[in-house]
Amino acid sequence: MMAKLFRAVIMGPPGSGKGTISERIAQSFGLKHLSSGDFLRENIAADTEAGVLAKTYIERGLMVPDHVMTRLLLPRLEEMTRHSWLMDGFPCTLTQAKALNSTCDLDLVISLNIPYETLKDRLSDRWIHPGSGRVYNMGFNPPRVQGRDDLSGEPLIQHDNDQPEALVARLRHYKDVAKPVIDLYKSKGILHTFSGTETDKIWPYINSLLSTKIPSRPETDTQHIPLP
Ligand SMILES: Nc1ncnc2c1ncn2[C@H]1C[C@H](O)[C@@H](COP(=O)(O)OP(=O)(O)OP(=O)(O)O)O1
Ligand SMILES: Nc1nc2c(ncn2[C@@H]2O[C@H](COP(=O)(O)OP(=O)(O)O)[C@@H](O)[C@H]2O)c(=O)[nH]1
Repeated sequence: MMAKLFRAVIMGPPGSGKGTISERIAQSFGLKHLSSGDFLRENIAADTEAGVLAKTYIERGLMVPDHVMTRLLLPRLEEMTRHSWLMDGFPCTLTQAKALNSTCDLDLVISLNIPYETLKDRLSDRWIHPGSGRVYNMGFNPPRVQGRDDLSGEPLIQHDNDQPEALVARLRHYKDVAKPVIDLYKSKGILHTFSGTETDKIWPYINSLLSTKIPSRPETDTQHIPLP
């Protein structure tokens, strides 16, 4: 018998570790890691109508408008009716949260609360493989070969908007748009907030929370694979 499906969202400011923690959750609990940034990049690469539109915003370091995000993501989620998933990067506005609400019932929302200085240090050292969205940090999880993606060997890049000058504005914007979303999930009783400066210290708390909510790997019914 297939276990109950499980749907979760992870929220947090840029650099809070959403991508890093999502990968750990996906590995440990067998949820599919869905990332709004990855969906956008796929659509841009495939030259879809929404991708072409989204590109004009992303190139300027801007958020993609709500109607483009919902047009892009909701049909993909509707195709996932038989899967458990964890969504990273969506919703990030109240309009997006309401649109998501009309498509599915979320079981849980993880919100990461990380101090500004920590975000600044991490992002100034974040390197990205543009083709896949794989993320490295020269101190925390460096690539095996400096400046190169572990799987493809292709060059890694840094984003201008990860630099401290751009970060203040991005964080202010995140706080403004995320607050009503966080309030909405709090009022639904599904919000869980984790604070700290190190992913490795936050992770055990997230892991044990999810262990109480997902008794076995949802689609395979096998045991959890504990992380090192
Ligand atoms: N839910 C969303 N609404 C609007 N724009 C979005 C959303 N998700 C992603 N974007 C936009 C903002 C970014 O310019 C671009 C890439 O997103 P993403 O890969 O999440 O990288 P990012 O580095 O800007 O965010 P983060 O630092 O939080 O991981 O897409
Ligand atoms: N030093 C350090 N870097 C971290 C930690 N957790 C994540 N990172 C790095 O910080 C950057 C931001 O993490 P990411 O998962 O991309 O965050 P997101 O923007 O919220 O998706 C990446 O370069 C990660 O490798 C940590 O505990 N310590």
